[in-house]
Amino acid sequence: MQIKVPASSANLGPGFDSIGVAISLYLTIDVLEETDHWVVDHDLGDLPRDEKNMIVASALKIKPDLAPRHLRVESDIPLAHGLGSSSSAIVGGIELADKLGGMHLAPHEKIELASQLEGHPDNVAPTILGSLVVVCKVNGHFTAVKAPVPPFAMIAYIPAYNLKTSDARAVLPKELSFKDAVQASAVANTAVAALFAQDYEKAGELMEADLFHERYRSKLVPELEIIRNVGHSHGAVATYLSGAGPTVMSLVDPQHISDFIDAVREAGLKDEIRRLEVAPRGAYWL
Ligand SMILES: Nc1ncnc2c1ncn2[C@@H]1O[C@H](COP(=O)(O)OP(=O)(O)O)[C@@H](O)[C@H]1O
Ligand SMILES: N[C@@H](CCOP(=O)(O)O)C(=O)O
Repeated sequence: MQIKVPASSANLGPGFDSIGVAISLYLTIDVLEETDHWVVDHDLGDLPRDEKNMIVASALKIKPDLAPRHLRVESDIPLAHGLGSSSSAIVGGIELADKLGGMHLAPHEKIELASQLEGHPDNVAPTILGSLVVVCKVNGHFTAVKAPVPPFAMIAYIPAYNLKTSDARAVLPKELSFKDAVQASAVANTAVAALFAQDYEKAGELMEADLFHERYRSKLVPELEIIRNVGHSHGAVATYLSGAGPTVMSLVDPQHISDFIDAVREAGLKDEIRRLEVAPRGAYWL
């Protein structure tokens, strides 16, 4: 048995903590034989190989009596790079608990559990549902709505350095004034309306007008402004900080991909560039 869990790219500009898109990088968990203690084989550096591994720890938080297994984990999601690796690990754990523990969780229950573990729903909701998702918590319950999939390539510029989500959240202000919060919400609301109307010219402009987080984080990720400027003259509809960064994501018209990538290189940015797509399907079993 195998679980495939997509990565995710959160925020899309002003959708801080409330919009995310599943993308075509995968965490793969092979569920092998029952054992007397949890064993996680992987090639992901220092991550734990026992029940402290985030996948297993997440499963045990929601199903403490789950029988131990041997797992083999592979992942092409870079860790601590703003592509939701922790959310994918948590969702993988929930899938384990759900199937092996016979829990029969509905998707909205998985979103609630995963959001409690992750602390925000914008990565876990698309990782569970697939595609582009807008999500919020009201009266203790999460409501998630799928949006149309934008018809663009997702071009990820993945800087070599790590940026832990907790560190990138630490630079955010504790409070926004009422006036600033109203303006930031107005931008976000109109961006969401444009995404649902599939008016990508307006959506792109508003995705680059975030007032919640990017202005505080851009000093941690100087590549954001450089790539955004390149995108304006080389076929990007929008460029935003993917999750907490440092990955910078650009939505690029398929016919301009080579031109865009060449221009990013000419701007002196030498780290990895991946051509990704929206993953239409959330976590699933094979
Ligand atoms: N496949 C995995 N197995 C176990 N733990 C993981 C896995 N992927 C990510 N993690 C955990 O999540 C952390 C990264 O989370 P975070 O800083 O939120 O960055 P990201 O943007 O990648 O989610 C890693 O340092 C590790 O502790
Ligand atoms: N809304 C969160 C999203 C964090 O995503 P990650 O992929 O960096 O974990 C934030 O911006 O802090």
